[in-house]
Amino acid sequence: MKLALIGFGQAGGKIVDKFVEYDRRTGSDIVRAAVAVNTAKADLMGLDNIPNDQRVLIGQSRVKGHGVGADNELGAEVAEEDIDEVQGAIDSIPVHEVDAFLVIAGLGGGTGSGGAPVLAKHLKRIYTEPVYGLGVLPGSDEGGIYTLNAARSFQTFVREVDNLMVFDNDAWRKTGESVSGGYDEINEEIVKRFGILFGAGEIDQGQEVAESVVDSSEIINTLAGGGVSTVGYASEEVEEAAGGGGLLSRLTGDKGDDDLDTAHTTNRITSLVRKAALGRLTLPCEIEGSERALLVMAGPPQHLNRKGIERGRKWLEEQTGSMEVRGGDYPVTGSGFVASVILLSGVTNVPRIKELQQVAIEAQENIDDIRQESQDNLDSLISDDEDELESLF
Ligand SMILES: Nc1nc2c(ncn2[C@@H]2O[C@H](COP(=O)(O)OP(=O)(O)OP(=O)(O)O)[C@@H](O)[C@H]2O)c(=O)[nH]1
Repeated sequence: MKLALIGFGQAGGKIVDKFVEYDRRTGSDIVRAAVAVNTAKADLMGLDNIPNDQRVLIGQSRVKGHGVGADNELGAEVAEEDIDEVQGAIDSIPVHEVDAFLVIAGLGGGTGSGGAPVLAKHLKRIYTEPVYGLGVLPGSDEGGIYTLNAARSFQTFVREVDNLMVFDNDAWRKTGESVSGGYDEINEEIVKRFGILFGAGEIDQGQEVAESVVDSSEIINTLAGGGVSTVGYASEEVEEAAGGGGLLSRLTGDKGDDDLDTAHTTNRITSLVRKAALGRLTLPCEIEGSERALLVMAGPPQHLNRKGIERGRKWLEEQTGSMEVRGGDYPVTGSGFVASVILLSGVTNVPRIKELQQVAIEAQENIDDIRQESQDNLDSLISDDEDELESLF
């Protein structure tokens, strides 16, 4: 499906930038427009693939291009004050060619954390297209203020979007390595998962004679109803015979060079579905109780089959307990791998969010205590013991 991507803050901008690069490299054709919004000039200048006129610097009168320093209340204020400048960039997007907006931000900082929910609210008021969010949670080693920012932003962002897809940096931190060291790899992972998911809805029926191609309406319906979503992924390399599985061999039933064992193909698909659902999700959670799910099997057409996808879909139904599990293929000739991407929408059993909120509440209390204590300390420093001195005015 065709997306208008808007990255808010540094993380959001970098992820959108990578999305554009992925789109060009793979020919997925999902990025109809890409905008980056920031309060920090240097962050905008560091982007490679977003056109200059689609990079919007906001809050200049307040922070002079230096960022809001992890103050997400200020991030939200500045976004509200300068929403017209953001709208100016969006005005150049042919919205009638767009299936949905996707607003991307790291929730732990200031600009994206505060600004993304403000922008989502604004877009929803103006456009009829769905507005989705992709929110990145901070690593638990980033400290209390980041956790507090993320918990408050998460709550607000979910309310303002049609669906909030979440990626948890903490779950993707390599042991012994700080999360900031691995952002590039993490961003690749984000773009790969969401690129395949949204790319699936971009294949024209008949293009690859697919048996049951995922349509963009299936993605939209899975995300409809709101709430929080997570995405699973698993892949396996496959051999692809030159020209195998093309239109002619499909129509004639001639398997040609690629005399693929159907049982093997089916088993591979069902095993990839399990791996994707039970492996590392973008937001780790219990999959049981998910409201809706969508299974996308991507890969060379001769390695996809309806039986495998149907089995995988049934298995997902059992595991989630949901009656709304959709599934289909995303034929990609020459990819060299078969991948399973699972979108679980409306997840509610998410221990990570509860933990994040708990840490945020503690951080909030600590901050209040520290503020009170330092105010008391300052008072006792500047006033004399017997209160004999008078201030000038
Ligand atoms: N996945 C991912 N997360 C990032 C990246 N950069 C930052 N983050 C995360 O996003 C959070 C917010 O950071 P930024 O996006 O730099 O903050 P900002 O929105 O620009 O806000 P300020 O810098 O405070 O003005 C951090 O706490 C990190 O958890 C990135 O490239 N990839």
